[in-house]
Amino acid sequence: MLRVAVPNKGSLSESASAMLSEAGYRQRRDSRELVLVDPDNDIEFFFLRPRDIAVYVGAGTLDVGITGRDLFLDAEVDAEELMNLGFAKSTFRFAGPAGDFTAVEQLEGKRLATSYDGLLRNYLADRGINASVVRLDGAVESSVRLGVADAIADVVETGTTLRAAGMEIFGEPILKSEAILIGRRGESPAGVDVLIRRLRGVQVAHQYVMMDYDVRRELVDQAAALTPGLESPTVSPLQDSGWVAVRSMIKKSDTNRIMDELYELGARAILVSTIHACRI
Ligand SMILES: Nc1ncnc2c1ncn2[C@@H]1O[C@H](COP(=O)(O)OP(=O)(O)OP(=O)(O)O)[C@@H](O)[C@H]1O
Ligand SMILES: O=P(O)(O)OC[C@H]1O[C@H](OP(=O)(O)OP(=O)(O)O)[C@H](O)[C@@H]1O
Ligand SMILES: [Mg+2]
Repeated sequence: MLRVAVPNKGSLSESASAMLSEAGYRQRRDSRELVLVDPDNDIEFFFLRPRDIAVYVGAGTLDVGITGRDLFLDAEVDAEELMNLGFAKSTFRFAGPAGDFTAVEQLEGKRLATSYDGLLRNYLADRGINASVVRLDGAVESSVRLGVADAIADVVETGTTLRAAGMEIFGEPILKSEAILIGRRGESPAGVDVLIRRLRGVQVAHQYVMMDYDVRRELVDQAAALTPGLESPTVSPLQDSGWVAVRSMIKKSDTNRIMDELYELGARAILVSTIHACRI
């Protein structure tokens, strides 16, 4: 059985379980369940703290796991990123009291609070900056006001928490993070390929829609250029031989622009439908 680590709490947990359910795997009903076997899919899920998942995969006791890229790099384990999962997107960056800092070099000799000390120490070492690192579990934004640090390095999504604490970001982002699937370096245990293909299918079903329309036969090349699809659009004859029906997958975010352009070109009966599931 493939042994998969899934976040049991925090920002990653709900989306990770939702994605696995949509990919056709059993997921737990009760948040106190620690292990769940899905015999139909020959897979076993272990619900663990997001920060610990890289440790289990790195040690080789679990095959793959879902975690954040920031947590994975912070853990400094021997494992590799297998795919991006597209949720829990955030940046990891420096922030300080409004007006205090403009550049990373000003951190020399300062005290920096963070929950990601491994990640931060590596970043500072790479740039030759000497600063003391204060490791905190959370609510890092309060550390400067409470006098244990001069600046922080923390997860920023909307910036709301920073603003509320009277802090401002400075310097380039240290890291762009999102949820990822990790696995042991250079190994591909049985079932991993299927898991990855299923998760890709979920992503594509979210990102793409199916578009159908009718267009005059002489305009089909121009229309197909607007809707090239993944391989090539399906073109089918209609009863009226002057027209054809075209079917193609398009990016969901392009839907309205493409409908407008097709309509201008003379396409009619333009229909858009969601994709329930797919394998690409
Ligand atoms: N506001 C947020 N937006 C997007 N991603 C976030 C946010 N907060 C944390 N994350 C991401 O979630 C992961 C951390 O999950 P974790 O469960 O350890 O912390 P958490 O969500 O802050 O939960 P808690 O603080 O309750 O332990 C990291 O990958 C981090 O980048
Ligand atoms: O930019 P924002 O949209 O405000 O989101 C970022 C905040 O969200 C997370 O905090 P969380 O609520 O998990 O609390 P924590 O700091 O105790 O982990 C993260 O640690 C930041 O503090
Ligand atoms: Mg948090």
